[in-house]
Amino acid sequence: MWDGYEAEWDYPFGAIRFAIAPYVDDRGKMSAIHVDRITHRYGQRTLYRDLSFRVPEGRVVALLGKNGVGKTTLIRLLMGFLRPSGGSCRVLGEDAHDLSPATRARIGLLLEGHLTYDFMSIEQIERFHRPFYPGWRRELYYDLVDRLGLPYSHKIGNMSCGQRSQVVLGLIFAQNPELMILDDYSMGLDAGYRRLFLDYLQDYLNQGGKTVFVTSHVVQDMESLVDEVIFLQRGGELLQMDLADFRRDYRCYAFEREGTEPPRPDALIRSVDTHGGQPRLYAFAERDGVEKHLAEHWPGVRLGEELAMTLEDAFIGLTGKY
Ligand SMILES: Nc1ncnc2c1ncn2[C@@H]1O[C@H](COP(=O)(O)OP(=O)(O)OP(=O)(O)O)[C@@H](O)[C@H]1O
Repeated sequence: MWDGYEAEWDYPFGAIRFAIAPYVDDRGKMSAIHVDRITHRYGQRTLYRDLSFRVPEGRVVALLGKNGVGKTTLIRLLMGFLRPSGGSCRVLGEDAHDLSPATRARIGLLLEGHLTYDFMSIEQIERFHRPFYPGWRRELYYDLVDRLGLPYSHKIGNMSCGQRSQVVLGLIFAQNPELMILDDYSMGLDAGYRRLFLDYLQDYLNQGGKTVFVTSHVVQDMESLVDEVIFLQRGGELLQMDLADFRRDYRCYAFEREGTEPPRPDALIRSVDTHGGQPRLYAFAERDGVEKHLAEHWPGVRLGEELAMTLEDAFIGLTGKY
């Protein structure tokens, strides 16, 4: 729903009334990102059709999906680098394809970890970025890059992949944006730095009112960080849930079968796999419901114990191993 307010501006030729309409969701929260029925094609290939979701302001939302489902493409669409074949995206209230410089300055973007100004040094790149952002926090940048143990004259082009990622993340934290869009922030970072990054991100969030939209292949890192998850499947199927609800409702059960076929995914069984020789099935259902369903549709299949899952287990149980 659009829930804006009206304003009136006086012009020499008379007053004009108009509605200013920020997008809010059903819970009355403003959407920092609103993707509305987008379709995207590369040539003849349709990546997604009528994809819709929202990232409410003040939330941390992870976009998770297997290689090649279109996460980076989605971020390119959000930043207006690509135009969707259909539908629209709005970011901080503006059309993604027509973002003003002022709005871009409110967005901290990490796109596949790459720095374009390789010829600059650690010091030069900070000086270059600083004037674009009114709330620049220089100390945060140097706090992070000091940990590299490199002289400030060291060129970006002569850094390792992980070191470059550290510089880019330092620049984004210094920018102190309202909205962070982080595409695979973990690229090349070692475990210690990833932990450090998460600490910085927590400090950033503690300021309040910040929104983060993040993709990552290190699903486990998301557990302590995010409020909501969006699972994007091949073919564009999308599932968005509060992380707490997903962790509570998505279950994994061992099973055994007596000479019958193994169960296949259906209206209740989300997926079936084998891990360490143990067949397992996954469902958004409690034990009673699954047992009843098996008795009705898959006789001969006997439900075993419910298995504990990490977020990564649950992710694989939802999207499949390959
Ligand atoms: N410019 C392009 N032209 C044609 N196809 C493209 C183009 N860019 C990406 N693709 C294809 O679109 C699909 C989605 O790519 P994208 O990079 O968005 O995936 P991803 O989910 O970010 O993957 P990963 O997790 O591996 O980074 C892939 O199959 C990719 O090969």
